[in-house]
Amino acid sequence: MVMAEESESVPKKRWSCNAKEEALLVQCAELVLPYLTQSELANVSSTCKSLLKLSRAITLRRASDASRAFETLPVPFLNTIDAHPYAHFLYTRSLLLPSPLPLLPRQPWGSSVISPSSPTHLRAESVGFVDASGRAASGCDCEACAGPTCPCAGLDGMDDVGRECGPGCRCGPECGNRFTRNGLAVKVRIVRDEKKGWGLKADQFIAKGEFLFEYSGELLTTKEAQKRHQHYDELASRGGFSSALLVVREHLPSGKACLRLNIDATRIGNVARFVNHSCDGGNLSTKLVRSSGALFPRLCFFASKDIQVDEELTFSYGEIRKRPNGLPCFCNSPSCFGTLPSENT
Ligand SMILES: C[S@@+](CC[C@H](N)C(=O)[O-])C[C@H]1O[C@@H](n2cnc3c(N)ncnc32)[C@H](O)[C@@H]1O
Repeated sequence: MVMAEESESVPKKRWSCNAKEEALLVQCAELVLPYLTQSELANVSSTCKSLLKLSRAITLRRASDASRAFETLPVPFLNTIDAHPYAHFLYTRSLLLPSPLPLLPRQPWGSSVISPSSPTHLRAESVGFVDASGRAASGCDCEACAGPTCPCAGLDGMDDVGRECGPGCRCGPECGNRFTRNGLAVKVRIVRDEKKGWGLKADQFIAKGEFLFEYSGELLTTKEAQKRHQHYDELASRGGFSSALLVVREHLPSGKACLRLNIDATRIGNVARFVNHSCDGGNLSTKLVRSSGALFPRLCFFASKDIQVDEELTFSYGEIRKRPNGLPCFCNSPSCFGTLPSENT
C-alpha cells in the first residue's frame, strides 16, 4: 500500500492500493468504521474511494434508526434544512450510572455485520431493596397481575408519581403491569428544525393518556450535574450545541424533603433527548414511575392530549426564570416567554 501525493494547490493524502489490498482494507474497515463518530467517519472516508462508499452506507443506516435497533420501532432522522444526516450519541434504554468522560465507551452503529451492545457501565436499576436474606424486599407475589388487585398497580390518574411491577416482583417481563418498561411505545421520527435543532414528531396518532417513552441517560450526582451544567452552558453560548440534562424533583411524603434526579442524555440517552420545550406545556406530560424493587423512579412521558401524525412532541422544561443570558425560545406558542427555562443549580 502506498500513499500518493496529489499535485493540487492544497495537496491531499490518498491511499492507493491493488484490488487484493483494497478488499482487505474494506473488510477491516467494516469492523472499525461503525465505532467512529460522525467527524471521525468523515475524516477516514476522505482518504480513499472504498472507505467513502462504506462510510456512506454506514451514514444511511445510522440516519434510518437513531435507536440502533435497541427499540422495536426504528426511529429515522429527517433533515430538509441542512447537511447533518443524524445526531451522534450512545443509545441506552435505561438509566445508567455515569462513567468519567475519558472512559466513555464506544458503541458500533450502522454496521451490516456487528450488532450494537448497550454501554457497559452499571444500570442504575441493578441496585434494589433486599431483606436480610438477600431476597428482593418489595414487589408483588402475583402470578398474573390483573388490574387494581395487584399491590403494584398505580399508574392511573393524574398523580405525578405512578407505580408498576419491577425487579422485586415474582411476575416476569411479560406482566401487563410493566407497560412503561418495554422502551419506545409509539412511532416517532426525529426532524431537523432551522432554529431548534433536532425535534421529535409523531409518526402515528397518539391518544391522550398513552405512554410514549421514558427519559434515559446517565444518572448524575448533583455535584456532577452542576459541573456538567456549567460546561454545557459554556458550549451552548458558543452556538451549535444542545445539551439534554434534565433535573427532576420528587417531593417525599414527609413534605419536608425531595429526591432530586439529574438525568443527562447528552452523551448517552434515548429518543426522549430530542423532545423540545414549549412554553404552553406542549402535548406531553411527565410522571415519575416507581418499579417495585428498584431504587430510583423513572421519568416517563405520556400524551397530555390527542396527538395527530406529524405533530411535534413537546413539553415544558420547567419554570421560566428570566436570565440576561438565557437561550432564546422558538416554541412559537402564543404564551412564549422568549427564553428557555434554565435549571438554577
Ligand atoms: C433536550 S435537547 C432537545 C433536542 C435538541 N433540539 C437537539 O437538537 O438535540 C434541548 C435543547 O434543544 C434546544 N431547544 C429545545 N426547545 C427549544 C425551543 N423551544 N426553542 C429553542 N431551542 C430549543 C435547546 O438548544 C435546548 O438546550
